[in-house]
Amino acid sequence: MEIEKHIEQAEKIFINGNFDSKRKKFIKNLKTCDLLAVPGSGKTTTLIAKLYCISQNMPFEDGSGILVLAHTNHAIDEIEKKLKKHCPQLFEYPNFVGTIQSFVNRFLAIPHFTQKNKFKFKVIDDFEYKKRFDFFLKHAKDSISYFSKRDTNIFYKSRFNLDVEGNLIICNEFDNEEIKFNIPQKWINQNTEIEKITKVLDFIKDCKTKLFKEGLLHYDDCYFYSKQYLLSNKDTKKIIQKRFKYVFIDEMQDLEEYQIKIIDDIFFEEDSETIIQRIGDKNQSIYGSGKKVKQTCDWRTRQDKEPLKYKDLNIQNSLRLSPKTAVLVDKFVLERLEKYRVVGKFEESNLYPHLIIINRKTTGEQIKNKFIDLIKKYNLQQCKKNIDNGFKIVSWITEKEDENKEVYLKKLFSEYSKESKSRKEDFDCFKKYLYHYDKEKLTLESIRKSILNGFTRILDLEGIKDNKGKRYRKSTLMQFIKNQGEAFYNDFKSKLFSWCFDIVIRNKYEEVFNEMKDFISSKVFIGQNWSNEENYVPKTINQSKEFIDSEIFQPIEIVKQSATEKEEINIELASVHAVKGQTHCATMYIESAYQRPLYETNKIIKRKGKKTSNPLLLEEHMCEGTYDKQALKMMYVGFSRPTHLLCFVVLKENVEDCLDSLCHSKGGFWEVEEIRNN
Ligand SMILES: Nc1ncnc2c1ncn2[C@@H]1O[C@H](COP(=O)(O)OP(=O)(O)OP(=O)(O)O)[C@@H](O)[C@H]1O
Repeated sequence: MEIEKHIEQAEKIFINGNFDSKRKKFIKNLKTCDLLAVPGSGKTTTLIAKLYCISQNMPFEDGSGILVLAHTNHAIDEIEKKLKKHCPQLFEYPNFVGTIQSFVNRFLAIPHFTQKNKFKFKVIDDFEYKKRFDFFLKHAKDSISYFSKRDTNIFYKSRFNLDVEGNLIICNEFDNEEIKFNIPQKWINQNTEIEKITKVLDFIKDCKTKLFKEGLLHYDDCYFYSKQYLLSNKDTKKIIQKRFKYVFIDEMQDLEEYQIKIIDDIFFEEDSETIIQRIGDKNQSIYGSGKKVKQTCDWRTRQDKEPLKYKDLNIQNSLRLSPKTAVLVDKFVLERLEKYRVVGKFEESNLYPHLIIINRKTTGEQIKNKFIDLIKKYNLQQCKKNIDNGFKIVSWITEKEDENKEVYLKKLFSEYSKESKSRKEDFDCFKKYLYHYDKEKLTLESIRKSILNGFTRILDLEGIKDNKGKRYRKSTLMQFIKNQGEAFYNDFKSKLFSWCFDIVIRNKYEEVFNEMKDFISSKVFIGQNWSNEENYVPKTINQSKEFIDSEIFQPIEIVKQSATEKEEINIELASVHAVKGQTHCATMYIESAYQRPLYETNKIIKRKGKKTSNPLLLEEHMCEGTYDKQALKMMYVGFSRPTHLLCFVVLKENVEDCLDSLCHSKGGFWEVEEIRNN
């Protein structure tokens, strides 16, 4: 394979500079290995450049392809956004670029489920799953309801799994290594009779079986099906190995144990020829279920497991962080592996991190104004990096179920919740679907969803139903398109991608709108045999004509926005989770209340006997408890986003004791500013 000769072109396209020798070495490396690197070291950028070089060698002579996986849709969108226009072949058969979940669904769970049960299924998320279980519980016998009130989680968290002998069991901790059904301690303490517990288990099994029969699978159930598939079809592994000669996994730190295991089960075998490269940063593993952040990272590197056979690669210098920001970020490293140090190589900023002191009366507006003042003070709105990267205010906790007196993003900025709540899925004319997607998400995912919602609305208005007589949804629409064959499906996906791209990146709303109108009225859309009718006569647009053509919506809002945007500084609000992997020009991190101790500073500033440790004072952390470690990782991710300016907003009461020593003019490392009440 020729890699080297394409690197120069990749440099021109992706970094407008040169890769140093370490990064070049990784690009050229085609052996199974793991790469661990600090935030902003260019993990994703280097991987993208590598994929570009590899894809210049496609198609491979043996007909195989490459598999590119990541944990989140955000990461996949990012890869697609940067690469698809330069090497569309990478997104076509025999290659596959997607999340681990989509890979597992597509190559293992769906084939197995449909083969076994002869009908299609839908993967559902936690929210819908809980809704279904709520329904079952509402109609359950009193004895079951009694237990459900004592420990609700056990009902929602149950999954089907296989025990070591391959028998179907129920467990409430989805984990491939250890299969358990943990009876809540309080049931045991209260001497609950075993028959009662068995009844609860039977009830759960019953509900899950009902869900299966309806074709509804929880995300995790797909892994169970995949395991079953691999066990019962020995050839499957070999076929998948042959199809994918190279596997690349980005964001490796966020994978769960069972996800890591299934990939290794398939590809990492003695006689497998597949090359697997896994890339990540263990200290950035902030995913868990819901708001929870995993305490430890499940990823054990090849070197961890087989030090004599494998050597992990690592990169310590961050091309995003300035030396000052990097010094601080380095103190938030939870797990300091050998040689792991965050070193800032971005030389265009020399600003100290800013500590913004607030009190319980400080308003969101005051905080935002302070941020804008600082951006203007340092002239960051003129900074060329800002064009791509922008300014963001982030927080760990964005919303709380019960309004309370503590600090979190929505409380400070009501527009944060207003925006997400007012996000509608249905509009009265097609054009609105193109303009009113969720712009908070900087990926193509929300515009994609919005366009698909617009399409299903058209089918609905035309009275077109799916083969079960139901209104088309995004998923059934995509399934229908997939059923029309690989070429048709790929063509549709590629159209969809370029529409999304042209809207989000190029703001070509009207061009895309006109192109889509032609598409909708053509035989490849409305002319399809949507309801699988015999003697089908292709339809034309009829009932939805007005909806599609309607000009009742004039996008004044957007035009107005872009005119004023030039003068005003646009600040986006987001959760720390949502900005993982991003690069900003300036980031303002606001501490927020969650668990106890409440705030990030309460969690990470430690006193043990006479010893104290405060990473904000550049002292080594002493975080040992689950919550402290979670906070440290959230701050590590949040603090490592900006190229130029990092602001950390804290409640005065939380740092009062060390306020003086934090200030850089008094030996500390922060530019300290207080927002006082008028
Ligand atoms: N070789 C390079 N030369 C110059 N700039 C680079 C290079 N690689 C990456 N960058 C820039 O550095 C920033 C961070 O890159 P990237 O997002 O790829 O890092 P990362 O290691 O994946 O980050 P994170 O750990 O936060 O996910 C981006 O602005 C990117 O354009």
